[in-house]
Amino acid sequence: MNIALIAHDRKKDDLIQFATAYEPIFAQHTLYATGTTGQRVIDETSLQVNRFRSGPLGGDQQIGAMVAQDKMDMVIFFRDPLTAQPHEPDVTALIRLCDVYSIPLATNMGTAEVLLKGLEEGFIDWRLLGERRG
Ligand SMILES: O=C(CO)COP(=O)(O)O
Repeated sequence: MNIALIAHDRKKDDLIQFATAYEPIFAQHTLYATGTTGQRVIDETSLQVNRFRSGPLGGDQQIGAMVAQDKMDMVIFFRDPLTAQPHEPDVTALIRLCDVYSIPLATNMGTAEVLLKGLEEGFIDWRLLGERRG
């Protein structure tokens, strides 16, 4: 599965904690991330991550493009609901695309835990059915 990891600045520590806790599961998948988040995951875990641009510089849009191309299977996006983001339209656009394409999306750690447990149990293996990717 292709999984995106994204966190706003005040949620990055939470994401690192989460990635560390679920490292054995994440290690079985292909990870993508926005720039700064991805660098922190690389530096602070043993996971390999494909990094896009930083969020404010277009990283959310790059991940959104993968969603639109049916190349992203899960998005874990720890949003900061208490801080205004200069690229709020990009954030909204990514979340919208996940809804357009029914991509499992977690915007907080509680939901992310459920998604990871579902991933482990094979609940989203349906994503691998049929012809897709290219
Ligand atoms: O801003 C972000 C998501 O909207 C995250 O970007 P960074 O991972 O580059 O900080």
